[in-house]
Amino acid sequence: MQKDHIYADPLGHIQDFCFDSAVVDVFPDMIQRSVPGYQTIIQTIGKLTQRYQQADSNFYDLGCSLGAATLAMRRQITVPGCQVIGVDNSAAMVERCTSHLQAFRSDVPATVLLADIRDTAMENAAMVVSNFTLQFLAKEDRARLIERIYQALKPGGIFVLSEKIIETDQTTHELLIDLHHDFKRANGYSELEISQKRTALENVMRPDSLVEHKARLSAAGFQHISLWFQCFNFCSMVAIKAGGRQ
Ligand SMILES: Nc1ncnc2c1ncn2[C@@H]1O[C@H](C[S@+](CC[C@H]([NH3+])C(=O)[O-])CC(=O)[O-])[C@@H](O)[C@H]1O
Ligand SMILES: O=C(O)C(=O)Cc1ccccc1
Repeated sequence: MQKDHIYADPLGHIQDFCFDSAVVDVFPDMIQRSVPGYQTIIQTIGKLTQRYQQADSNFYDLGCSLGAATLAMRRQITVPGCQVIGVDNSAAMVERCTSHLQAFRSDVPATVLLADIRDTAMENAAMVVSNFTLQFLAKEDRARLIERIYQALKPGGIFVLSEKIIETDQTTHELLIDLHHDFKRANGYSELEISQKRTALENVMRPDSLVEHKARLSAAGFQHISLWFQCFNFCSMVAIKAGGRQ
């Protein structure tokens, strides 16, 4: 695995973070060392697939990057007539993801689409995953996407939403950010790497609070909403559409 040194040297001008080929090359290392609980979340997406799979359904991975969640879902599907669809709007990610998926044998078809998740048609879904992707959309586009996910799900279908979050309390907000920075330091990132990446993300990644997420999920129609994981300012939620096996 190639190590992430993208922000190791001082940059005169720090450009907005983007998922280009330099990021693609180091992405598995970057996400592993930057997101507390990433591996647990990917494993749990697999466990949720075992439980929530329904025959003859689609499984969507929105902002699939290199397909970690796509693969986690595909590995666990045992019912007939299913397919996994990964979507990402970074050409570099989609290219690498496609070749990565081909390296694993499976009877379940998986497709990777180069598209914006705001324009991708979704239907007949047993499961939709947005693993740290919604936070990159413009705030005004988020509610419509969540509504479209709700509409695309079958009764009893599940949406897994993982996000970086902000606290509404300023004191604990700063504490959780500090603890995240400690986590990055412990994973070998320098002060310069931490601060330059923070600047690069400022304009492109705008986290919501848990209250905002839950209100949006509820407004879209989800009847069962829970936070199932949180470590510092990173979390994952499940939202289930009523019906089916409920
Ligand atoms: N509008 C958009 N349309 C499509 N893709 C988008 C859009 N905006 C951003 N992306 C894509 O969303 C992904 C976010 S990374 C997801 C990790 C992955 N889920 C994982 O489980 O490893 C999260 C992170 O790096 O913090 C990138 O690949 C973007 O190109
Ligand atoms: O690195 C960070 O501070 C993050 O918030 C997580 C992250 C991980 C990978 C790409 C972009 C953001």
